[in-house]
Amino acid sequence: MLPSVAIIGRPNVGKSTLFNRLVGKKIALVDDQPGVTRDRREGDAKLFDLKFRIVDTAGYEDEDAATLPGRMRQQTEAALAGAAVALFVIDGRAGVTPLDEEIARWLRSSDKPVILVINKVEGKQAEDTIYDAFSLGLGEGVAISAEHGQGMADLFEALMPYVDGFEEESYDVEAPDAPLQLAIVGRPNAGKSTLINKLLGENRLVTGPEAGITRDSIAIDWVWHDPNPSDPELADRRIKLIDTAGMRKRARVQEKLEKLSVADTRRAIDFAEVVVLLLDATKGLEHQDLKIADHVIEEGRALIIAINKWDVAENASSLFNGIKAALDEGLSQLKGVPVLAVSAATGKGLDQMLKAAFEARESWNRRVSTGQLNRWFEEAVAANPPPAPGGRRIKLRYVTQARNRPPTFIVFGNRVDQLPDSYRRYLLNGIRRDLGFGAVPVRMNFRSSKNPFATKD
Ligand SMILES: Nc1nc2c(ncn2[C@@H]2O[C@H](COP(=O)(O)OP(=O)(O)OP(=O)(O)O)[C@@H](O)[C@H]2O)c(=O)[nH]1
Ligand SMILES: Nc1nc2c(ncn2[C@@H]2O[C@H](COP(=O)(O)OP(=O)(O)OP(=O)(O)O)[C@@H](O)[C@H]2O)c(=O)[nH]1
Repeated sequence: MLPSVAIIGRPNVGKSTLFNRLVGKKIALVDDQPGVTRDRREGDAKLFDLKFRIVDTAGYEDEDAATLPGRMRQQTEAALAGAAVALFVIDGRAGVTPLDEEIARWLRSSDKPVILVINKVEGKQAEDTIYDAFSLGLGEGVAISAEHGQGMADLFEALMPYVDGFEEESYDVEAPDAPLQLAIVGRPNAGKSTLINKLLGENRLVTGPEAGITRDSIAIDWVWHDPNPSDPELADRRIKLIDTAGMRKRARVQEKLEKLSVADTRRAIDFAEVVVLLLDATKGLEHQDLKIADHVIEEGRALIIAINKWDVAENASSLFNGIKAALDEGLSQLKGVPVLAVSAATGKGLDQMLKAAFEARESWNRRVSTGQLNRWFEEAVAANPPPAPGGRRIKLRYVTQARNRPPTFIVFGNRVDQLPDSYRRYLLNGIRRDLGFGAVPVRMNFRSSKNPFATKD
């Protein structure tokens, strides 16, 4: 019998949409009107290679506000009874509501494991909810967009311990010797297959290809020997190379390729810690490259740009500088991203590329103590105080690192909504430059709050 997973949540948070995505068929009705899900619905769900039974609770239509919580509670209890784990869904756009808080209380008092799921996070508006959701007492939460299929790798990781039969190799992902989850992406013909063959061909320690992360997305485990390690203990470094379309294209029908490769690229990025974006030196930087780079940063992965086919590049140094300048003019988060020249054909630059990838992961994993962070912050604010719109100075009081992977900070102050973007960038760039975050995208949130420990205004 398949393990069962219950989807719990108040009306209109996107339970049916998530159900549909996991079951893969449009059998649940989805509507903008709260309460359109008529019945408790069950289906066989698949998330990558995890298989489980999913139960969507709902059917609260025509419910008046006074009786809704009571009815929901009954339903929730029925669904929970047979479930291995509950997915408690809240709406990232709407924020944490009193009913969410009430449901969280029931769930905390039941002895079922609960995974908090923050849905509708594809826009920026949901960021506040991700932090506010800590107050539900259910841990960090998995941010997803059920409608757009984002965050499914994170959901997979959260569900796996409860619904998966097989033993996954376990290690501390933040340890320096943990395998690096690396994806190599780029436009068709950039040289991905050639690069991967070169990397693996020179490393006889390949243990794959094997179904690592999922059946659909293959990870190749191998070991890179760092010829010049900073720490001799870290000379042989494990890498999980996450498959993209390029590795399997030979088996596929050509016309399907374009579509597949976009989805595969996205999935590879989803599973990666560090993404190498391969450019083609004979083509320069194209719009599609910037789109991929933008997506990598949006997803919070560390990015490295490698200009391939360097062996045949004409006018190499002006090409290199041109690409660097174009990146600097693009997304501000692309400033400082490592740009390297490589040749997949000759192998030139590949060791440096992998070294940069490990360094990027180190920054991506990095946590800075609140003390160190605030010493830096006081200096940064003193050196360049925030503006005083309408004669009243915006006060910034305190900064804390909310999480790593990717590094994410919260700045507390008053009237932070009036803080100009240029000032936000000043702080963001300062953190990256001064506190060892170097090349990785860093996220920064601004909250109005007198008390740094209060999460609400
Ligand atoms: N922007 C955005 N909208 C979403 C997302 N997921 C669901 N929605 C929308 O939210 C609305 C409600 O989704 P449903 O899946 O019907 O919500 P539900 O929780 O099943 O609602 P009930 O049936 O009332 O319990 C629909 O308009 C969906 O299109 C998402 O990830 N992003
Ligand atoms: N001169 C030179 N040619 C290269 C290099 N890397 C790849 N190529 C050539 O570029 C072409 C495309 O390389 P592939 O490795 O197939 O490119 P890909 O990115 O995997 O392509 P898709 O699978 O279609 O996305 C082939 O003709 C390669 O021989 C390089 O470093 N130097």
